[in-house]
This record gives sequence, structure tokens and C-alpha cells, in this order.
Amino acid sequence: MSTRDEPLLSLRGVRKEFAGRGPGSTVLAVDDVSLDVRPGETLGLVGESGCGKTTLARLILRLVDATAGEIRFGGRDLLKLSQREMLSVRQDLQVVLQDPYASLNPRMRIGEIVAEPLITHHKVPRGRRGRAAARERVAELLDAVGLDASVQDRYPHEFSGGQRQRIGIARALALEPKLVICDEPTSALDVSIQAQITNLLRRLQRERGLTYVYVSHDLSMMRQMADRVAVMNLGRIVELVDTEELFTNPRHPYSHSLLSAAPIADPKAERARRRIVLRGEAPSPADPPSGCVFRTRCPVARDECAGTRPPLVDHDVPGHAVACLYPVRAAADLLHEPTS
Ligand SMILES: Nc1ncnc2c1ncn2[C@@H]1O[C@H](COP(=O)(O)OP(=O)(O)OP(=O)(O)O)[C@@H](O)[C@H]1O
Repeated sequence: MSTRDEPLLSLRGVRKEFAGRGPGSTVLAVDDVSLDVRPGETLGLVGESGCGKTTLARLILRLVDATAGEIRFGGRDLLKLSQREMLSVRQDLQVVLQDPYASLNPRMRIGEIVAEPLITHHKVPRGRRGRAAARERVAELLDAVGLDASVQDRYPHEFSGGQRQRIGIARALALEPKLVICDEPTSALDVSIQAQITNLLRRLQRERGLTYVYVSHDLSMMRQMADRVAVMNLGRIVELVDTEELFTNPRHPYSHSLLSAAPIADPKAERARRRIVLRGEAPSPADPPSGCVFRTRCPVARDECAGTRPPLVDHDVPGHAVACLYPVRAAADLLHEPTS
């Protein structure tokens, strides 16, 4: 295997338990997640609210520590690094968050905000020379995200949501990272602005050879942004596959149900399609079901699904991994009830 084929990021058996509300109770936010992210690709993480997407992103960034498992980035096991060693890895590992306003210090000027990582990581000299170098570098970064250098002297509240997200992206790029985790970067923005930001992220990826982990609850966003998608349900990956294959040939019943609920732009197709109705309430990560986590809502679950946790393994096509004992081919196989 050449180094080109080696994953940039590799997770094996990653688990995160949080303390729950009651004494001794736990919330299993991420459960036995294994995946590889290849250099230059965008790996999407998709699933309903609470399925563990953000926790997984935070684990990769080491903002929270995993309960078990291994997270390798650029060949190093992040969970074994000291805080000091982690600081140097952080240069290569950056994040763009959903709400840029919350992540931009309102009392700092834009120039200071974007320059902050350069100063923290000693990328510019101290003193007047350093300040001039930082201003020049910040001007380049702002230009790269479509903002004028003159915005350096202004404050975050003077900008729109889309412009603030551009500022957040400029800051994330300051240290020339290899991997950027984009956690719902457009979901706080108006629809009209979302495409501008996704286009910008795609252009920056092309120009800079970036690798993205792209977190979203929105499947149509995945189709635009991701090369491969990991579908998460209750802390586990249930399907991991090339994006187009997910849309044309989903195999996990949960993926089918997500796809059947996603809006379709074509009104005729929208009227004609039928939604898969899931039974019951979504189970809680404080008390996940035995065996397959989807089985309590799955239209085709059988007795065995309660006893065995299905491993995430390739089905039919190499690289199309599904964690299901009885993967389905057609959505029609799941439509037991007529939809309104
Ligand atoms: N610090 C914490 N303490 C306790 N439980 C937590 C903590 N952070 C997350 N959780 C729980 O872990 C589970 C996964 O949450 P997470 O935020 O990762 O999901 P998500 O898929 O990103 O959802 P959303 O899209 O709503 O952000 C949820 O049940 C959540 O309540």
C-alpha cells in the first residue's frame, strides 16, 4: 500500500459514554465506531438529532476523551498524545462550527480573530514585524474566503451570518490544516446563503487539497458535499458507502427510512413517493436496545436482531458496508403501512 492510500484519519472501536442524569446511569453517545478517512475526500456523517455526530466530531478533535478505542491521525494515536503534543497536531486538524457567531469573540476585531491561531502556534514573529506579517497573512486568508482585507478592523456583529461563517473558515484555514471538521456549517444560515458557503468549502478543498469530515442531519447536503457517507443511528454507524451508492442502492432499513423522509425537489416525484413509517419512539442512548439499535423501530426486524449486534461489513459491493443481518434492497420491502 502506498502512503497515498493510507487513511489520514482512522477510528477503531471508538466509544464514548457520558454520565447520565440518574446515579450510575450512562449515555452511550458513540458506540464502537470504526472508519477511515482518505486524504482529499469528504466523509459525511449523517443521522437524526442525538445520534452522536457531534460527539464523534468532538472526539476526533479531542475536545472530549474517548471511553475506549483508537483514533489515529497522520499515523499518530491521538488518545496517547500529551496535551502539548496534541497542540502541534491541532495545526493540522481544524473545525468549522454551525454557529459562527458563538465561536467569534465579539470583543475582538476580525483581524485578531483570524490571526489568533497564527500567534498561538508562533507562526508570526513577536512585535511590530509580527503584527505586519499577521495582517498580511490575514488579508490573504480573507481574500481566499471572498472578503475584503479592510474588514480586519471591524467586529463580528457588523457582519451577516454568511460573512461570519466566511470569517470562521478563514480562521480554520490559518494554519493550513490537512483535515477540517465541518459541523453543520450551513444549518444556521438562510437557504440562499447556504450554497455560497458550500461552494466556497468545495473550492477551498480543491485548491488546498483539504480533507473534510462533514457533519449534517441533511441528506441532500450529503449528496452535494460528501464522497462517502457514514449513516449513524444511536451512536453506531449502520451504513458506510459511496454517496451515490447510498442514494441509488441503500441497504440498511434506517437509511431507507431517512431517504424516504428527505424532501425531493421534483413536485411530481414528491407526490408519488411513499414514506416509510417507523413504529414507536426512538430509543434513548441512556437505554439502548440489545442487538441491533434500530430493531425496535425497524419494519423488517426479526427475533435474531435482538440477540446479535450486526457487524458493519461489506454486502455485495466491496466498500458498501452495512450493519444489518437482513439488508433490504427496495424501499417497497419496508412499506407495510400506507402513507397519507
Ligand atoms: N456532555 C454530555 N453529557 C451527557 N450527554 C451528552 C453530552 N453530549 C452529548 N450527550 C448525549 O449524547 C447523545 C449524542 O449527542 P450528539 O450531540 O453527539 O448528537 P448529534 O447527532 O450531534 O445531535 P444534534 O444534531 O442534535 O447535535 C445525545 O443523547 C446527547 O444528549
